[in-house]
Amino acid sequence: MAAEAAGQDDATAGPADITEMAERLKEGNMKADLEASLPAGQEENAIQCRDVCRSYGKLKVISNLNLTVPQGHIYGLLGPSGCGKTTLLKCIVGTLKISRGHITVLGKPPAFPGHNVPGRMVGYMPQELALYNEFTISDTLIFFGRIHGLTYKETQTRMDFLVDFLDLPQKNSLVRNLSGGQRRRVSLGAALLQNPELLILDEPTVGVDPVLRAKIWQHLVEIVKTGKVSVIITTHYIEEARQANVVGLMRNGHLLAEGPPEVVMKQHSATTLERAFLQLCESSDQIGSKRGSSPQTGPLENSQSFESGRDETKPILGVGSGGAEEIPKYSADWKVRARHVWPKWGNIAALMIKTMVRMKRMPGSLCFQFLLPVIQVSLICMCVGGDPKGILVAVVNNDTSPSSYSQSVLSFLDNSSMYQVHLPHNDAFEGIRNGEYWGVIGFGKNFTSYLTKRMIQRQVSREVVDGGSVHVWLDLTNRQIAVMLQKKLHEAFQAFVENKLGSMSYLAALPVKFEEPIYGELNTDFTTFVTPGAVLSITFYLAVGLTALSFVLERKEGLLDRCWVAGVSSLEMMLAHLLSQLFVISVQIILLLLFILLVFKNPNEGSLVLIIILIILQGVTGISFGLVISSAIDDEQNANQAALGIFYPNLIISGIIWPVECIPYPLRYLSLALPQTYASEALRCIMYRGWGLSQMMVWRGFAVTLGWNTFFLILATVILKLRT
Ligand SMILES: Nc1ncnc2c1ncn2[C@@H]1O[C@H](COP(=O)(O)OP(=O)(O)OP(=O)(O)O)[C@@H](O)[C@H]1O
Repeated sequence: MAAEAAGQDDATAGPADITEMAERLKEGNMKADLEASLPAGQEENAIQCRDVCRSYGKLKVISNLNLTVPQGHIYGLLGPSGCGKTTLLKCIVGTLKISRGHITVLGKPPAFPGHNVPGRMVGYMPQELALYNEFTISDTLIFFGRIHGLTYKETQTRMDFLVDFLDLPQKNSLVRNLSGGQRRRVSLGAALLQNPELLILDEPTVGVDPVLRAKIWQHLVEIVKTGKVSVIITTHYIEEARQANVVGLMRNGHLLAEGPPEVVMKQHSATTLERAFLQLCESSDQIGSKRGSSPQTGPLENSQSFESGRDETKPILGVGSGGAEEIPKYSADWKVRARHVWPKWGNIAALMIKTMVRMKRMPGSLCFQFLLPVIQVSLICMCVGGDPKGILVAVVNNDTSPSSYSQSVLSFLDNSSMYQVHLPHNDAFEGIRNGEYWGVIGFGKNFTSYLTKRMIQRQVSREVVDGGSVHVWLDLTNRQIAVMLQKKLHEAFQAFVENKLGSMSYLAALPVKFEEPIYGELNTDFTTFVTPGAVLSITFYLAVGLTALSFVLERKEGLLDRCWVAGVSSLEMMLAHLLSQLFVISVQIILLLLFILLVFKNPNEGSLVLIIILIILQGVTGISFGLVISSAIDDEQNANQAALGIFYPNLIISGIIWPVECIPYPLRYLSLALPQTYASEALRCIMYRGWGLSQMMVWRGFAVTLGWNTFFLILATVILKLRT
């Protein structure tokens, strides 16, 4: 009864009265519990939060919060949904930065250089399941074992224990085939795997049956008994937290009370923790409404005193307090800092193996990834840049002379491209107006004789020149078809001149002569121009597609946070993604080149090594750009939009489908700065001119690509670091 009375009195006492309260609790045999909960010194506290504040934009989620998790204790963090528990845990593990205040975890601030937090000292189970669905239970534990630096044997021993203890299904069961509760247990297993000194568990018992819940709590109680392990755990089952050594009751971003569960209950004459918590909430609401502010926002907006004069941001029992303690200064020398940022190859290897295992589990998707560029480039080679086929052309031939030249000219026309329909004048023109024909080819009735006259007479009249010409009327609404018709007619006439006019042929030839080209072929087509740029842009965009969602999905599923807390740095994540995607794009590029060079017989005069390096570098640019999107954007839809949004503008102004020389200034300056403009030009120069790196147009393409790679990778690492 005395203890009860003491508790009631202390409902209005400030945290500074804690020692006095402990004295009074002695009579109720509570002192041992409370003393065990008191912070005897900084090094004896596993976690210490002082005046911690954290906001999401304008929403203040944690306000001047003080919390202490003593070493070797279980701390039950309780509170209604949305009160800021998960946010606080994220601040403690260092995945969220605090706006104000001070946190130490196992003696130092989280993410302090050389301190193993994040790292193997902490076992973190986020609220999300944070598991790879394509993994088996065994893959999952082996992956986290690798990151924590456990040997294979150590991982196997722990795995056997955890499978048995957590009542998990067969080790080779796929995570995606497990029930919600089973997945949660696997997630808990991953947090317990390396026997960490500090366990941070965000609702580990949700969806777990009561028997197993009791078993989990029993395990936690046992491991803290050694005094070396501390636990902070959130739960919605308030009553199960009675097994904790200390509970913190949180509401609206600050602690209403902190102390041993029995003390909290006694203080409120409650028989259950839930009842005590309700009473605390009610009194907090009453005070809030007396002050004329809403219970939700009041405590956060006004961190001044309750009616009793107590600072409401301090817990009622107040195991820890803010103001009086001196905050130590932490510093690390540059060598430790340098070692801290230097990537660990073990982590990179673990992440790469993870990606490979996931790929292996999705063979269909992997094959599709390998074949997609080949399919795309094949479609381009087959469908873009070739000559139109089966174009209908009306022919009006009034040249009736025997062995007429008009028939000869027509016989040289390419029949696969043009289909000739012989018609009278009026029908032909009606047909072209109705859209039935793309052109009308007309010969006058004296075509043969006038053409002969043009060749043999020194001076001929305009009428003879006109009558000895082939007349063509075109539908120019489709430029490509019109250009093809013009080209085919010129070729047919040239062939006619060379083959039918014998020694007089030079007289009828056009006075413009195209000699053997210096580079390329006389009959080069548009496909030849478009292929190098298309190869680069396909490689770039597939790489963007492969990576743009990688961090977005992993962040959403809590995997990014979990890996980060396990000690993986942003740089290591970035490098691991880059290296594993490099494998995919290397296979894609090999298949792509095989098809272009061997199947579609695209000309190549240059070094295959340079071609491969340039395409791989473009792939790396795509991966790096994808990583920027992935680091900066939180949801799939926006990430997809960002990736798709730049697709067309980049394709159009990079000079891939139409020469960059057609782009007006000042847009051309932008075009030249883009990753693919100079690179496409460099690839064309290598393939069609056989140039090497000594030529400016070639090395410039490599330099710009490398510049973009570096920029994107640094940007992605910085964004990821700022956001974790
Ligand atoms: N990324 C975010 N951006 C903006 N607001 C957020 C974000 N994450 C959480 N919040 C808001 O912060 C508040 C606290 O959220 P938090 O997840 O910390 O609560 P919680 O106590 O863990 O809730 P629960 O018990 O339901 O998990 C909520 O109002 C939530 O809407």
